[in-house]
Amino acid sequence: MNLEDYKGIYVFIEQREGVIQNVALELLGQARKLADELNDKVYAMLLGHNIADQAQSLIASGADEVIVVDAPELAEYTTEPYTQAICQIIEDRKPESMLIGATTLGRDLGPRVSARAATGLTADCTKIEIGKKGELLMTRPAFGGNLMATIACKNHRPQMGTVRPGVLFAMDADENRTGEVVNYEVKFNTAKFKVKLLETVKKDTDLIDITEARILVSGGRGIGNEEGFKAMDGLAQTLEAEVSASRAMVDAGYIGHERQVGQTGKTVRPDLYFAFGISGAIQHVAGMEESDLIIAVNKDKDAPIFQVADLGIVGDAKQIIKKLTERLEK
Ligand SMILES: Cc1cc2nc3c(=O)[nH]c(=O)nc-3n(C[C@H](O)[C@H](O)[C@H](O)COP(=O)(O)OP(=O)(O)OC[C@H]3O[C@@H](n4cnc5c(N)ncnc54)[C@H](O)[C@@H]3O)c2cc1C
Repeated sequence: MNLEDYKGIYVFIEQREGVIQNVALELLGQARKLADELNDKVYAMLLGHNIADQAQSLIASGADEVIVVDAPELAEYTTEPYTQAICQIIEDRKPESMLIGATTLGRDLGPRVSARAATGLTADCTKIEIGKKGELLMTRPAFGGNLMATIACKNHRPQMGTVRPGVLFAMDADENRTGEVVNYEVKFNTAKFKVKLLETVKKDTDLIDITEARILVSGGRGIGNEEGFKAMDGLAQTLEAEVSASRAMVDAGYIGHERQVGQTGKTVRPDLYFAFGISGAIQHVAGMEESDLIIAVNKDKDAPIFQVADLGIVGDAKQIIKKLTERLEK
């Protein structure tokens, strides 16, 4: 492998039912910054069926070139067709780096592509930077979040990473940006398609994505019990917000893991984050400190959550939730 032959930062654009997912725009935003640092280009790989009309929006969000692979085989995500398409792009175009969202889909696709392309993959990154030699430095929590490991892919290309949704920033779309849209044809080896998608069933939990919520009402051990969560639900409904929680409440079985905020949960960045009865452990704060406005309620005035809060209220969370809901309803 001659590393000099490999150029460009390629971003896998995840779309579901034709809707481009936020994580793809976050990856594009970061790829743009890295490419500017390296004096290189950003390539968006848009795979699907009847999705070409989305290409221009990707240029506005940072891509220099959009590689559109439009094929009926790609209408719904299954591993093999998507892997074949990306591996052909790798073989043909020789990307230096490739970023994929660490979503359910990306966590399936990334490893398969990297194995087939005989390169490495750093999974579930929380930070992507450029090293002294222009190499990609990919940082991810290791050993259950007790250690941050920075990993480089020295001898193989592309340097691949899956990145957690919500940790990088999309750039403000600039409609004046110009770029190229290229239609790319893939020759599928259908003999290798071993899985046929018969039906897609949506689970309720799939509909909840706390990373997309503009307002989050989050509860911790200080909320106490189910009654506390019911009160939080009421406040959330008044505010048209989503409910989320600390790991303590997830572990206690009050709420599902899909609503956990923090290092081993989701990284969120809402406009407004309420932390009710959450102490502010480092593993929790890591998942919410980038929120625009943080309002924390805790009965302990020395609770660490107040160090990241914009507004801190020392008091009983349950009483404050009740009063706040009543006042907002009025
Ligand atoms: C490897 C690892 C990964 C982890 N990942 C995560 C993660 O992703 N997310 C996460 O959240 N945690 C995570 N944790 C756990 C984390 O360290 C904390 O244990 C957890 O966040 C504590 O949850 P809590 O704040 O709800 O509870 P506590 O720390 O018990 O805090 C409860 C708070 O409520 C306050 N309180 C009590 N009663 C009231 C009341 N009536 N009104 C107002 N305030 C009240 C108390 O003063 C206290 O500050 C992880 C830990 C490890 C080791």
